[in-house]
Amino acid sequence: MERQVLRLRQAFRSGRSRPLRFRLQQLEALRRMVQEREKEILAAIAADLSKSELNAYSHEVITILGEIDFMLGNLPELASARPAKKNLLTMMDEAYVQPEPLGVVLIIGAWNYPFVLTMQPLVGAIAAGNAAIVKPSELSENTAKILAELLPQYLDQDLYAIVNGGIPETTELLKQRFDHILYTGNTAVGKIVMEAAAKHLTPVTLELGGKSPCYIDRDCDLDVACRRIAWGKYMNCGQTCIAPDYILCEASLQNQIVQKIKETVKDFYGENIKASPDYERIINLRHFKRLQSLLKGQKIAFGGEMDEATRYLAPTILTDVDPNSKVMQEEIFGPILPIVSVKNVDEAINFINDREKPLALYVFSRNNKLIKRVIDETSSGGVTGNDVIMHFTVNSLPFGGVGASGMGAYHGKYSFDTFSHQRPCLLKGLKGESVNKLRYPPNSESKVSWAKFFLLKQFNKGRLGMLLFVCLVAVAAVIVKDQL
Ligand SMILES: NC(=O)c1ccc[n+]([C@@H]2O[C@H](COP(=O)([O-])OP(=O)(O)OC[C@H]3O[C@@H](n4cnc5c(N)ncnc54)[C@H](O)[C@@H]3O)[C@@H](O)[C@H]2O)c1
Ligand SMILES: CCCCCCCCCCCCCCCC=O
Repeated sequence: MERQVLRLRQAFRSGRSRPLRFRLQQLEALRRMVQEREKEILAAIAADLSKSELNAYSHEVITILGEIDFMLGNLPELASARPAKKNLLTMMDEAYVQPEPLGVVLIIGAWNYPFVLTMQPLVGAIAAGNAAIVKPSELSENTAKILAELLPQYLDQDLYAIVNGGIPETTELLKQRFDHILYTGNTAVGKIVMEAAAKHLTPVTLELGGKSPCYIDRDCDLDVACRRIAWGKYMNCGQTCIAPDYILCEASLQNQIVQKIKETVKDFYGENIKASPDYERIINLRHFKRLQSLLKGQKIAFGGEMDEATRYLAPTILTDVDPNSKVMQEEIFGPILPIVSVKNVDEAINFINDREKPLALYVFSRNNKLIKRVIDETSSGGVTGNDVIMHFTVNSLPFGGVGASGMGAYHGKYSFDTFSHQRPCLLKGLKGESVNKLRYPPNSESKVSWAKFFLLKQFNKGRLGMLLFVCLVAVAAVIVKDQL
């Protein structure tokens, strides 16, 4: 591992990853990889997640192509120096912020969207001019394998590397010094990553998870709300970081919600859900059994069917759920949708605020003021009003968590900024030394007064008069000079 990181650091030190032309060329090569090897990529994702290739495309590949296109179109602007506002003391100088690459970055991906969660950060790392190591999840082994096979064929092998493996390999990697780590995964491992990074003072972006609440107001189009919730909840068999984890609503709405979600599931997946190419499976037996245990003692209003051999778990709804039950104590990350009753929006807000800050928050209502109130009185990584998941698809919105659901953000320009150092630059000339006497010792009341004037724009009449006089003299001198 050490040798691998050293090799990338030497390649970064060569400066090869910094020129804009090089970065664009690497991003174009990555786009070519996605297009030319689409079938193999889709097959790998499909095998990992028991997913149709159509869903693999719309859930993952399309996002990466969109991200690359964004960077190809915006990188010249993102990477350019940004002029900065000056003060009176530096009025004659050049002040700007120069984005610069951090160095060698580490990207650790998760299994549930194995292509997006490794390639989307990589796009940002390349765009910002870094070298990068990508460590895909060992649970999505087919995607991990195809990435290790394809990336070296398209990208600069000295600057971008794939390291495959599980906990031992990742633990070894985390002993190395990186200039930024973007980790995607569960909160417990997020703490391990942060602890390892702290040893090198390495900044981290932690893309974690949590229980994303979905409040349904009584003033709402339940048909639309339930259709959208069902889509986001049961996509990828519920294994989505920002899936609506549970519903909060008044008890009187519960039965309608169950019925409408039931109808939607039939629309989406047909009578025989198990045979639907659009309904995925649970990633492994460990998660299957974990989800099975969440059903114990619960009132199953819909679904609940399961087949351990194929790790099939039907779209499931639980009603009258006790907030203290197991299913409400951990991120579900599966196709189980508990409904918890609250008396009103006040109680819903308190319910949300009594728990860890979630990665996403969803509110369904015809009353926009109510939606804004819930947003104003709660906190979450992100929000979608009257829908679910879709804020993830808008790359002008930073995607990330807050509190236990994560720190930092990426997507679009936010990926570029995450993998850049915003370097402040002030370039002065060697003339005008007389003004500098104001900051040189010995200090004095007068110098402090001038400093207040120049830096705090605190005018006193005497200073202002003197300044105006000096300006008038300068103007007069120019006029006289012109007349001669
Ligand atoms: N915020 C996001 O963008 C996002 C996206 C996807 C998933 N998630 C969250 O991730 C979680 C699901 O992912 P997961 O954790 O099951 O994925 P996972 O098991 O794939 O683990 C994630 C990564 O951490 C590594 N890892 C696991 N245990 C480790 C250890 N002890 N030491 C070092 N590295 C270790 C794995 O090798 C993998 O690369 C959920 O909480 C979900 O909400 C968040
Ligand atoms: C024609 C409309 C197509 C809309 C496609 C929407 C795709 C949503 C993809 C969601 C991916 C979510 C990944 C979240 C990462 C955490 O698990």
